[in-house]
Amino acid sequence: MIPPELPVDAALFLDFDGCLVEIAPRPDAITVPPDLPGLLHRLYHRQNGALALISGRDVADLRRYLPDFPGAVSGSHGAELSVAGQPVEAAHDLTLDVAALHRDAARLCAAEPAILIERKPLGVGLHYRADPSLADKVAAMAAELMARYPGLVLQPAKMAFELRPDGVGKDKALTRLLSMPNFRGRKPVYAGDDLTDEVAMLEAQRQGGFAIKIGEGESCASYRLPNPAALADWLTHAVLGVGTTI
Ligand SMILES: O=P(O)(O)OC[C@H]1O[C@H](O[C@H]2O[C@H](CO)[C@@H](O)[C@H](O)[C@H]2O)[C@H](O)[C@@H](O)[C@@H]1O
Repeated sequence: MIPPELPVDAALFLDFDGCLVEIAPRPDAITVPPDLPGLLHRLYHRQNGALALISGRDVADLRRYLPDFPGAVSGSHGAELSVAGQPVEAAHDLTLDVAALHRDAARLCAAEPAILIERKPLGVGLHYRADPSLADKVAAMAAELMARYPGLVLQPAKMAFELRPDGVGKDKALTRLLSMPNFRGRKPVYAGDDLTDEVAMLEAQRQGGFAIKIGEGESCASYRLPNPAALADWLTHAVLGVGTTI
């Protein structure tokens, strides 16, 4: 079902990969649509500052792609938060030898060059998009790494298994942001495409807002749009229209 118009008094939460940008063969091969930064600026003003990105990527990585993004940024699956251009705040209590984790991941995957290792500041991503037949093998490797590094949990993603800090999540990021000045008292609207987004979609709906699933696949979201271009159209319609309230 197509979502209703974005209410002007909503707090808007947007996922990044597969939602604002199309999925690409590798994490570093994405293309930011040329109109996206301007659209996000206009949305930020329309929603009176109640706009955030909530992504599995880390904040620094997101800022490389969207350097002038004016809203709040939650990264690393909710483990990092950066608001109003302030330095990144940790929303986790993980103690991790991340260099050792990345070395172990490289050793484990050495025999399978098709596996792409994404070195993340609070974990690691093992991507098998280049050879989907490796899915089970990669799942087993990720489970082995998880057993070696307490405090990390397995996060299945699109053609990847990630290890991320335990006890964090996009639902918690959404709730935390909703308690902050720009967002307080607003109904959450969440758009995302992946398994990691489902908890946040559920939370948005539980808190009286709504959620939009981008693309195919099962989802708890009440609304759906087929791809990032359709989401961009829906958002563009919001910034061009007069606007409703929840
Ligand atoms: O929460 P998101 O913003 O959706 O980020 C989730 C993960 O997205 C990235 O991986 C996915 O997108 C890549 C680029 O399109 C694709 O090559 C990969 O197969 C997907 O799993 C990113 O690399 C991860 O760090 C994010 O956690």
